[in-house]
Amino acid sequence: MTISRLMKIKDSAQHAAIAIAAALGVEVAVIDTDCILVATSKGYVEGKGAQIHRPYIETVLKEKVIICHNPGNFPLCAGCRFEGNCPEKAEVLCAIDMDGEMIGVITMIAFNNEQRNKLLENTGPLLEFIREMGELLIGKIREREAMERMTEAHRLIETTLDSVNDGIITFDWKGKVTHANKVACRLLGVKSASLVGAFIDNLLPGKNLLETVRSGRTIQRQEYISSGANPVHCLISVKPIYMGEQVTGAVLSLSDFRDVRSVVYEFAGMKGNTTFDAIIGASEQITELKRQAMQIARSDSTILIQAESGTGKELFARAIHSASPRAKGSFVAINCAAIPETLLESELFGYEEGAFTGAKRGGKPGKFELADGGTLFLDEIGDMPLHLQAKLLRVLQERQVERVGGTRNVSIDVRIIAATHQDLETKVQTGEFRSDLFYRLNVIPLIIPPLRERKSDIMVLSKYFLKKYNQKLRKKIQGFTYEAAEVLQQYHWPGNVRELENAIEYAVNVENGTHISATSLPKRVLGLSSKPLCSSTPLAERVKRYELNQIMDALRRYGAGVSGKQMAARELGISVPTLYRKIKNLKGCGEEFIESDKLFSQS
Ligand SMILES: Nc1ncnc2c1ncn2[C@@H]1O[C@H](COP(=O)(O)OP(=O)(O)OP(=O)(O)O)[C@@H](O)[C@H]1O
Repeated sequence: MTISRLMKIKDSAQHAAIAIAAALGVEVAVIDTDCILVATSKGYVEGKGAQIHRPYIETVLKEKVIICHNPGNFPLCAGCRFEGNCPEKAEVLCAIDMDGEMIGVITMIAFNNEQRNKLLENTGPLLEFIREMGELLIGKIREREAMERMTEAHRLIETTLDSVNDGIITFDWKGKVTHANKVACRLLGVKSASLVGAFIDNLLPGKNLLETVRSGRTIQRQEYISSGANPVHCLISVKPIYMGEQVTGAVLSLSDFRDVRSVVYEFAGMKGNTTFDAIIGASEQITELKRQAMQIARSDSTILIQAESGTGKELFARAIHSASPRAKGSFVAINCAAIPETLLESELFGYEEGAFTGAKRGGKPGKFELADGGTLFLDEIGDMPLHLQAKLLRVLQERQVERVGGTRNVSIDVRIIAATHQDLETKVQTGEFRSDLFYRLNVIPLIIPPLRERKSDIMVLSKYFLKKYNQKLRKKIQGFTYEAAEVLQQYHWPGNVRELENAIEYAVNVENGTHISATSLPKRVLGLSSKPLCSSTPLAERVKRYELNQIMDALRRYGAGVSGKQMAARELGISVPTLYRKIKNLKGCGEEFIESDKLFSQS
């Protein structure tokens, strides 16, 4: 049952009842709409007790005023325990009207003749008096209800502020913090008690927040970094609070930089969602590699993936990230070979405002910072210049980055997966790659074999890509002809899976039949022009083509220059002149392809 409005101000009503009784010399009672006695003068309870005759009060609430000259024999007394025998001599009752709503009754009672005379001779002025007292009680109710509303609003604001993901701090005209929610305390690494009353420019030094606010300016999502015992990395916004024209304080909001980044990445689709299922292959090598990668995903150790281009280094890195405890963090990739040397440093480590001509206002975080809490994929690490290798090593050791042109260090928590198609050990020997960095990166080595060394994956991947491009190009090609499959398996795939995917995409585009035929494959793959292998191809020609493939493969790997040919000849176990002769002889059976192949024309 809800408590009545009059009952909520019971104490005030009691004071009023005693005061009226003393002033008027009659007994007084205040009764609420539930017919419960809220307050009385002493003589009332002594004379009548606390029980109220409900129909009597309900009638007063309807009629507003009732004057009773003969209590006990009054029509409304029917059913009362005092019916026909009431201790009262007279009673005047008046409803309390609060904005048209009757909230209770004030009654004046005479228990003796003296009181009766007073009551009945001065009914008009007495009624006026208790109406005034009623107004007084209404004032008290309004005051209490306003207080309740304020408390509720305050609680609502506080609960709202504590339930938002951002930190919220309010401060006054003098820069004194007046309120701080829980997130703000967490982000600044301080207890709520020590935040309230603190000076805002001491809490977030270097931003002149008070001056900004006093001049009526706002700050919109500016990065704030502070190092030290309590490193803070937030995005801050500040808005002045106005009272008329006057700024009276401000609201400061702080967003955790990691959360901001995480949201951006999620919406930009940069969250790692590549699983190991995306790595297609049935060969023993790839199956074992996936098992190994799944296992190492769980740790935080640095991984170095060494493999030829297009073998799936990035795919593996993404799958490892997604299967790691950092999956909720971001996966940030940077190709060290694709970025000009002059830009690579700032791309990796970020820069401060004014670090160089053209530097963005407010500076820019680097890939290390962007990958904080997640994984940084350093692709083509072998192409990183030596001076940056030194800086990278320092960052990996100290787990802190200093932006270009900056003086502060930002702590970072990043897992590194580096990748290269080069032989880093050889580069270490030739002094092109720092040995200390190599050992720091090569904690867990992963070597993905080239596609030609896992031939059983070729058709598995081909079928997978056929399905993919059938869907994309709305085609219904059912498979590969025997001939096409043989060509695909014989080709040496220098561009690995990437090249295979492109070849299948090409074939799906040009094929008009139910199966991909050899002639629909790119010429490069088809190799021996318009005469693909088939069951009727004579053995001699098959041998010739096999020899050509072996020679081309060696030349592609070593290069078609003089030294490349020398190394290829050594590997093939033939002399250089024999190699030249074979190339010349073989030209006859693969003219079209050989002419289009730059490797051969370079000799
Ligand atoms: N095992 C695989 N299953 C499915 N797709 C693969 C596989 N390996 C590679 N790919 C696909 O081949 C393409 C190249 O892969 P990725 O970029 O991961 O190779 P990479 O070794 O990092 O290449 P690069 O060294 O040139 O950067 C991508 O489209 C990738 O999805």
